[in-house]
Amino acid sequence: MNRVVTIKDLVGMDIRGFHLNRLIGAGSYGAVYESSSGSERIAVKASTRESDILNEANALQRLFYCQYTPKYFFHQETTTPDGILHTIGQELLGPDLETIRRSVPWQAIKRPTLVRIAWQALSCLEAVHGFKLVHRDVKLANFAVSLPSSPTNRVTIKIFDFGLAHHYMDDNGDLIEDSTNPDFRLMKYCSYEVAMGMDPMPKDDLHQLSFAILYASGYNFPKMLKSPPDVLLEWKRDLLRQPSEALPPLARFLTPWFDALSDLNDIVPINYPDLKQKIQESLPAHNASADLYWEMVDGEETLV
Ligand SMILES: Nc1ncnc2c1ncn2[C@@H]1O[C@H](COP(=O)(O)OP(=O)(O)OP(=O)(O)O)[C@@H](O)[C@H]1O
Repeated sequence: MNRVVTIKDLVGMDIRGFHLNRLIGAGSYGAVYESSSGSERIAVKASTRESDILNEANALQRLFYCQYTPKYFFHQETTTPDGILHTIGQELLGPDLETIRRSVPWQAIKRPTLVRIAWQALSCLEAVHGFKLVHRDVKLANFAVSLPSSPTNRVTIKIFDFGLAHHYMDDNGDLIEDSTNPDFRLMKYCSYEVAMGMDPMPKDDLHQLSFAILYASGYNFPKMLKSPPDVLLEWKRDLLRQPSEALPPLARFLTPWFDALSDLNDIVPINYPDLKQKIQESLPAHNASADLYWEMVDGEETLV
C-alpha cells in the first residue's frame, strides 16, 4: 500500500474489496469516500480517531434495521506506515441538507419543501430515539437525501454522523451515563438546556433540529452563533419561552411546531405524532407528509 499522507488522501486505496474513487468531503474527524466494488457503490468513512469511529460503528450496527439511517456494512482497521486507519463502510447517500440549502436561491428552502424536510427529519430522530440512541450532533449538515430511486426520483431524508451518539437507556429503562463525559456546552449549536449544563437527551436533539430548520428557512443562524455567549443563550431561551415573538418573521409560520417543542421535557415521553401534526398545522395548505423528489428545476437538480 502507498504511504498514507492524510485521511483526505486515500483515493485509489482498496478497503474490503471496495475501491475508494472520490473524496466526498471531510469533517472534524473523518473523510468520506464514494467507493465501489463492481456495480455496488457505498460510502467509506475513514478516520484515525479510534474512539469516535468505534462509537459510530456501534451506533450504526444498533440501527441496522432502521430505514432512516445509512445501512452499516463493515468496520475495518488497516495498519499503515502512519498508524492504524479506521474505516466504516456504509450506505452511500446523496447531498446533505446544508449543501442543498446553499444551492437554492437566497439560500432559503421554500416552505412546502421545508415542512416535508422537518417532518422526515423528525421521523429520523423518532427512529433513532426508538433504538435508545441520542444523536447529540443534530445539524443540517448531518442529514442527507437518499440516492434517488427510479423511476420517480423519490428520495427520503436520512440522518448520519453518529460519532457523538450515545446509547442512553438500557432495556430496563434505566439511564446509561456516558463515561467519556464530553462537555456539550462547547458545541455552540447545542440546545438551551445543554448550554445550561444538562446532559443531552432526546428532546435536545429535537431542539437542535428546530435550529437546523430555522437555518434552512433562510435565517442567518451562523451569525447568531457568533453572538456573545449571553446573547446566544438568551435567544435560545426566548425561542422556548415565547416562540411566536422570538421566531424570525420568515419562520414565524412554524409557531405551532415551536410551541409544541417548548413543552418538551425529559420526563414525559415525546409524542412524535403530535409534533408532526404541529408541523402540518404550521403550513395547512401543503401536505407535510408528502414525499420528496430530486428533480431538475430551472436546469439545476434540487429537492422538491
Ligand atoms: N454515507 C454517506 N454517503 C454520502 N456522503 C456522506 C456520507 N456520510 C457523510 N457524507 C458526506 O461526507 C462529508 C463528511 O462527512 P462527515 O460526517 O465526516 O463530516 P461533517 O458532518 O462535516 O463532520 P463533522 O460534523 O464531524 O465536522 C460530508 O459532506 C457528508 O455530507
